[in-house]
Amino acid sequence: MRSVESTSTSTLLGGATGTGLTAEGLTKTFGSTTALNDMSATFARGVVHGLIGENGSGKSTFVKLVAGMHRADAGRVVLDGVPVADTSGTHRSAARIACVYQDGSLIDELTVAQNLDVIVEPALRPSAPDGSWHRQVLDAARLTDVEENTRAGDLPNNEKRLVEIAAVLARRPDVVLFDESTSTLDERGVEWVLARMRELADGGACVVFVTHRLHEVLAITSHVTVLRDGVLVAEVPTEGATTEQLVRHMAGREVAAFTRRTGAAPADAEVALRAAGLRAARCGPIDLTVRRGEIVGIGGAAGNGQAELIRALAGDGVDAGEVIVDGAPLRGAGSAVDAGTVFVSSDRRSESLSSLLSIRENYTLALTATSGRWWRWLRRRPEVAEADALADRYDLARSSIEQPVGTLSGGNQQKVAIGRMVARDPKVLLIEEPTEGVDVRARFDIYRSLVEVADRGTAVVFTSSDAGELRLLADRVLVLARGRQVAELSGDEVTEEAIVHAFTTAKEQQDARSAAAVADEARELDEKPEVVARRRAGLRPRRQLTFTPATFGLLAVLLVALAAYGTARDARFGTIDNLGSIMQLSVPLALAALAQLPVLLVGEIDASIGSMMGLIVVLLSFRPDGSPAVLFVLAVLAGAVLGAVNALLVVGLRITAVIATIATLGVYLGVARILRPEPGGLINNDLAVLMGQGVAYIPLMFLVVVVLAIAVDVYVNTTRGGLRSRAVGYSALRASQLGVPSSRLRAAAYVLGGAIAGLGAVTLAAQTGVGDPSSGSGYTLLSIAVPVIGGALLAGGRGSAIGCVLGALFVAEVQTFIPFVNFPTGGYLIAVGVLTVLALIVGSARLSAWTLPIRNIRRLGK
Ligand SMILES: Nc1ncnc2c1ncn2[C@@H]1O[C@H](COP(=O)(O)OP(=O)(O)OP(=O)(O)O)[C@@H](O)[C@H]1O
Repeated sequence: MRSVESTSTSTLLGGATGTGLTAEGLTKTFGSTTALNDMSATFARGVVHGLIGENGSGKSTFVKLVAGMHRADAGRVVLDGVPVADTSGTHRSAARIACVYQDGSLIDELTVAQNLDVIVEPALRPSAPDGSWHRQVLDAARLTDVEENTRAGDLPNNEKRLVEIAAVLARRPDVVLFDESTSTLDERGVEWVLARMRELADGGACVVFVTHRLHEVLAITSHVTVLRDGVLVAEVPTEGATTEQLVRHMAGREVAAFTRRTGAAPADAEVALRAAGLRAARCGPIDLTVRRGEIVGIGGAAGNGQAELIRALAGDGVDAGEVIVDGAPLRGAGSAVDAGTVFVSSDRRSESLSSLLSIRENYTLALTATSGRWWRWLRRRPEVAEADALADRYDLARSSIEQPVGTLSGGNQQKVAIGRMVARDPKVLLIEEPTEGVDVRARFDIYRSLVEVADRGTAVVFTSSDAGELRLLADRVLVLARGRQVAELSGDEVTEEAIVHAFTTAKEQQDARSAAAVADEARELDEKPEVVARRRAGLRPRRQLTFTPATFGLLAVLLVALAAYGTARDARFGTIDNLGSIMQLSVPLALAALAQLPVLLVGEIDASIGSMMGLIVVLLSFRPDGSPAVLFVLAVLAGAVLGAVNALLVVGLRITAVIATIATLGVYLGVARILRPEPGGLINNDLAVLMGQGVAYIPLMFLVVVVLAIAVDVYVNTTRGGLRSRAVGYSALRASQLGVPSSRLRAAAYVLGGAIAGLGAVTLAAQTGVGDPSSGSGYTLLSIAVPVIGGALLAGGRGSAIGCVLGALFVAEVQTFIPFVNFPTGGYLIAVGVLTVLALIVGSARLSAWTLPIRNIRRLGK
């Protein structure tokens, strides 16, 4: 079997020549912030370059300019003398420019294999005799325990990062930028990534390594480029350089080192936090006692239950045992906040901060969350002063205190996340990876503030993959291996060697024990040891569908139950003729829903589908003659043009989808009313005749719709294009980072939706018979409700065309049922509303993810 590593190396060795990557006068501003100022530098081939600088100095901006995620205000990026086109994904793919971004790019909702499918172009995939190239890529990154069908979001952070790096390497990149790629990894992971960097460089690639871990810079790079406030301030050869020199270049002055605190909390201090027999996924049972003023670190090889343990201490995901804060047992994450516990997650983008709120609002939210009444006015002046003081305390690189937190650099976001919680003086402070992505100076500031808060009596517990950090900061260190505590070190015992030794020896012993157990089980069951090992790791293959089968089941039951009930009430309801007319009625509805589906899949909503259909019906009423085929083509083309208008507004002009399409809803309706102020004109009768045709009582158009729906579902679930569209729906930003042309796919969804709406308009026109401008009005709500009833998620990424057809059938059935039982006709709209809500509840298999923003606020307090 050919290994991925050897493939990439040999190709590079054969191919790459040239001067490398050059930045020529690159400048990028964001409002009043100059993130990068006239940067000119060359990153030659064949060596690893370090790019360092304090938080907010412009490193990620440079990476994003090279990757095409930002457009430069001035200057250009040149590769081997050839300019790299601004924001052109294709050009970058062709030049094999790849990035591993600071905050990760994998789409959590997709499986590992699906993420690999999105990232690695078919032509670059390693050829595996049994077709298991995913396995090959994972094994090359020593990720033998990671199952291809696991949701990426279910992987521990370090494994997620390694999967991403393995995928990027599998693309055999010629230029690779690693932005803080080792910050979530333990020694073993770091060692693997650094070795790959060296291999890539040896093969002639251009490798740029952006990091705050200066010892890694000194270990792997041959040249270091230093940025300060967006300006290139130094380019130095690594040989002979020291950490102190690099820090001086970065800060522009001497930086006082942090020294470990000596007087730890007295042994008789009050107990603030106690865990007894605590179990959570992948960890436990753990017993732990932390006293007031104590700083306890949790270490071990990454992904050994540290993240689960710290969350369990915050009352999240506890399977068994109890956590007691100040003598009172916790009941869930909400009660932890009430008890004075605060938790800072390492996932700052979606968990620890409110990205759209300003720096000031993020601070105020944390500081006032547990005090005062909700009707109290915010007192602006003290609020600003407090926020300014906190920002200064951590030397936050910002344009103003009103800057949205999401636009701060990664490390500065971390400073806000920790600073605001430290300022609350909590009883217990739980922090996951406190200095991930933070520069040396800020790292020391964060250490000092944690020591200060501990000195004031807070019990601090933190996880860290960095043994050096555990040594510097913790009074006591618990080392975990496979979720169990394997060592407890305190005082002078806390050294990097002791920590690493504790988890490596424990792991070796456990590996030996579990390898023997796996071999025994495999022998007994006659299975491959790898299969047994993965099963024992609790990793079960899970197939990702674009719909929830439960929704289909519910719809099928409702369809049959209503048919049975209707027939029992009135035998005419169950006649073949009536069932045929229900199918007939469902056709325009199903097409309206199918028109919405592509837009929903990419995570947006088109509110104009109904009025688009109404306008096309009116247009058709001006052509009462001619061949139906021509009318079909014209309607589809008209729909595509109207869809393109929506695409222009939403994608081209970046207007929020709902707002843009509500505007076009009005415009399309207005144009239809101008063309036909009153219903009038005749629809070509041949269309009605065509609609009336059927095969064995099933209307012909209904069959066409079913075939179309099957084709759409097959496309969405089995092709790369379908997968890429769903990736955009889950996160357009991450999809772009993976190299997916998000904007193009979003635009295509609107155009395709318009074309399908055109088709729906023809069937609607055939049913109405006249050019009625309001004929499409009823479809505005239904075009959104029916896909949801059929299992689509408004959040994007999921939905089924067959579900749309089933949903439309059910809505048409309800609509037909109402007159049979003499209910008011509006009753069916109420039924549709109730069903939509029901479908949303059933369909949201990951309901917990939806409540995440609410849980974040709860973490801060009620
Ligand atoms: N989209 C944006 N909108 C506004 N300001 C931005 C945006 N992106 C970056 N900035 C600002 O540009 C500056 C440089 O940010 P950048 O992310 O490049 O820094 P960095 O050196 O990568 O920092 P870190 O080490 O913390 O990741 C920062 O002041 C940041 O606030």
